[in-house]
Amino acid sequence: MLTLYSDSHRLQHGRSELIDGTLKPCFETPSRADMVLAAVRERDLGDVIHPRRHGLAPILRVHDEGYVRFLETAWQRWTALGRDCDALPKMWQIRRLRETVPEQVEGQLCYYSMDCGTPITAGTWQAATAAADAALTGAERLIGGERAVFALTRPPGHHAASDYCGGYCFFNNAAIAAQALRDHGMRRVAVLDVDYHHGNGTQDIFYRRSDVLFLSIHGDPRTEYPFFLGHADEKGEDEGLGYNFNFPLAAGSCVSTWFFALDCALEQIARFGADALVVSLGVDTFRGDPISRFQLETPDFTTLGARLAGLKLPTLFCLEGGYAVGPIGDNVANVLCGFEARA
Ligand SMILES: NCCCNCCCCCC(O)(O)C(F)(F)F
Ligand SMILES: [Zn+2]
Repeated sequence: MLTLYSDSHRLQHGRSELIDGTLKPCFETPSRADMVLAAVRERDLGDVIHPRRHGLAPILRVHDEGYVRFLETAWQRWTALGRDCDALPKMWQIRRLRETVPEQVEGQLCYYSMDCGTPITAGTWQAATAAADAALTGAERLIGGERAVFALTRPPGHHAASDYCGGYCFFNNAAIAAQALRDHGMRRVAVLDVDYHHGNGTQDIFYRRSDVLFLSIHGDPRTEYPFFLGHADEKGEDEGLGYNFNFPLAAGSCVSTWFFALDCALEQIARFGADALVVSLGVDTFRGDPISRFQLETPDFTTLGARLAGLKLPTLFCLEGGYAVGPIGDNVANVLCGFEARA
């Protein structure tokens, strides 16, 4: 299996995020990608290549132009205020406040952010565009006939909606890839999100569409981040009604419960008649994950890969979360090797 990887991910390295009332070092660190890359190489999964540059057009097929321009200029405008700390919002446009876009960068940072855990830094733009290029190059390879490709995307993407960043995400790599697959002839694309956290951004992007099926297995938003999307009754709207499936599971759910939800999701993908599958591959479902509460063990990720191969679809894996840095390489590589063994 081919891996797309850019060293530019290293340019995204926030200093801190607000967790449980205090600023703590970011969990989403460059070392995560280093460990995954090392495991991919150690397991001899296949070639590792640098993504092709795709420019902004395919990103703008998913993301709002005002948001993209904000991301492109935020750091320069932030430092022009005399600041050199990470750019983090200090409030949100909450219920019944005006939904107008502020002119100044500080207000726009609040308008275009979902949380205060997603610092914009000097290298964010370059890192985020490189991650999108990895996903797009992966989609391009599927269009060209590859059966399966791994985009080692960092920063992750599934919390980013068309016009906001959050949850360590800036560009929705999986959604950008799914749209590119649609733009290059795949009639029906399924996006399966197996990260511990609900892919609110991906759901939001495709919620009113029937050409992209979105499914997510995640910690129940009644207690788990991102709290405000991901309930089972969210089934799509308008054209998209019936093309959105959420499988919220109680924190602490056992492995068999998780795999039962996976089998339900795979059944829906088969019924949809997908031409391609994009997997938002987060491995924070791991029992040892520091910020998540599922119970998968490292061998379970091999089982996950094998189950996904059973769909017999051209498949693009986009890396999302996973914060147990020691085991992350094995957990991700197990999915990919489990897939290959059954493909
Ligand atoms: N007490 C827990 C605080 C949680 N704070 C934010 C969690 C963000 C999760 C990000 C992710 O893992 O979903 C992604 F895949 F996007 F990286
Ligand atoms: Zn996650």
